[in-house]
Amino acid sequence: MDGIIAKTVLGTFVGICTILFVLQKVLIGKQDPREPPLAPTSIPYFEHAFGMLRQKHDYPLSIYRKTKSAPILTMLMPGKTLYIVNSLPLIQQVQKQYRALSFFPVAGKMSTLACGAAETTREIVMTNVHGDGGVGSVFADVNPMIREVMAPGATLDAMNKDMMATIGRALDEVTKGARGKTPMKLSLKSWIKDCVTQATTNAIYGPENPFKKKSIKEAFWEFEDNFLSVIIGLFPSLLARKGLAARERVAHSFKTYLQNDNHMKGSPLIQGRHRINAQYGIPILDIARFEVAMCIALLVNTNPSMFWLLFFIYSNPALLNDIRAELDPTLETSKNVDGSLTRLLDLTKVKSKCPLLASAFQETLRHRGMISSVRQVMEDTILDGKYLLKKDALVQMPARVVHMDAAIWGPDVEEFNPHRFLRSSNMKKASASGFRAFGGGTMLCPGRHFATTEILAMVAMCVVRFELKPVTGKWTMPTTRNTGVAAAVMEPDQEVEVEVSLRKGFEEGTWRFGLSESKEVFAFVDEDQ
Ligand code: HEM
Repeated sequence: MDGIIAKTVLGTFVGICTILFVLQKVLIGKQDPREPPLAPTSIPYFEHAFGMLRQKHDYPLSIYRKTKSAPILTMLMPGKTLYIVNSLPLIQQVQKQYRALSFFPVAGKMSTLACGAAETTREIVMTNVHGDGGVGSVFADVNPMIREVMAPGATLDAMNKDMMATIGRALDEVTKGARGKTPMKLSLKSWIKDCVTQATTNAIYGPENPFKKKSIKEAFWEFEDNFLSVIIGLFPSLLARKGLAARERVAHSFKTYLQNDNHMKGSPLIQGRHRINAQYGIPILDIARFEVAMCIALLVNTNPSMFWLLFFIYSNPALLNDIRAELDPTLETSKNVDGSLTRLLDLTKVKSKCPLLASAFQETLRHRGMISSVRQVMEDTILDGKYLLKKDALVQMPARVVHMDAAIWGPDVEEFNPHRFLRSSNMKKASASGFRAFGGGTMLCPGRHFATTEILAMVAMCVVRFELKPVTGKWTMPTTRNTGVAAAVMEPDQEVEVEVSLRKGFEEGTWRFGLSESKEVFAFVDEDQ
């Protein structure tokens, strides 16, 4: 009996999908032969939507492999056509046509939806997104401002120094714990999340940072955990209640922060964002809501990137030794008048003298990065002289397909190879444009220098000061099935409990960060080479 019911339900479902598929093709418009070929599907119409939900970042890769490396595909989804761009040269073409294939309408819709901005605010944000006719607009003004203040120079230095001060304090707490009589234990994933959240938001929001309150930090991560239900918006009071309540708590704490002019004690980033949003008439509660959305960009990717890099280094004793051999000579140790030691780790030296650490970081982002950049087709567009992309469709560029392409990275593409990006390696040339973890073109991540400094500061300090051992006796790689939809880097599902002890020969002394040559950057992407 159960079998008959199951077969009937399945049959009805397949029937509905087929009818919808036919209706879409007949009523809404036939596939133009110049459009990219259809992605293979056995249950038309809904299979891709389910695939995306179930397999997430691995779905485009599985389709790519099924089609034996199709450079571009059309995916018909309920209510939307998606063009999936797999080949690197085509991705570069998409990046060049950044007005016809635009990020801003997607970002505007997503950020206003995610943060719950009022309809009137949505209209302001979505008006003239490219700032045509010399008139200016929220996006056209905010975007270059962010790029300016996050570029190497004095403003970035100040933020980096604030961020490193918070990291330094968190690590001193660990040292204190490790000097105690009982072994010091840390939940690695949660501890990193806490450090990154505090260090990043202190640097951006200044002394009155709302995230100094534990309840706000927790509310933000609760919002991020429930992000999908918030943006889907289906039966919100039932399915998105937790996420919406958490978002409101964070938004209202930002509202109080802004009303009290506390942003004037914060970084140029928050000052600039407040100034431009207010100038276009966005009400204060919605400016506060936009900060909740901004915190997604600020926090969601740095956090797992730092986790994975620490995981990959500590779970590989040879790599740990080799990276220590690079880092130790950069340490400056001085004796104070009272005989105590001060140890200085200068990030500028780390940047120029630790290629293996830099390569391991870049490989971490290649291996764990899974951004699927989305663009909206603003007008019928011909890509690469042959593919028609129809107005209103969406274009997706899944980084994971490029990052897992053996033609670019070689036969060990699936492996984590910390040496892959060393200058001596043959990979160097292919890697610059094939490395998509920070996106590319006009939408290249403006936070990459800040995030890189934060991750490498934390990881380098840990590596020179601490031994980390998993309490289970074995490093077990967490799965990543629950990675959130807002993430560009896979998030670990399981906690990793570690025991921390002080590294032999480095038990004594007070530790400091240094950062002298601000213009020196880690050049991982084409644009920074
Ligand atoms: C490891 C950490 C990070 C990773 C992997 C990362 C990755 C990315 C990627 C892939 C994009 C391009 C999105 C697309 O093409 O659709 C992007 C854009 C962006 N990122 Fe990051 N990001 C990181 C950290 C940060 C930080 C710390 C900030 C803080 C300022 C930031 C701010 C932004 C912004 C504002 C954009 C949008 C670009 C625009 O509007 O022009 N990111 N990021």
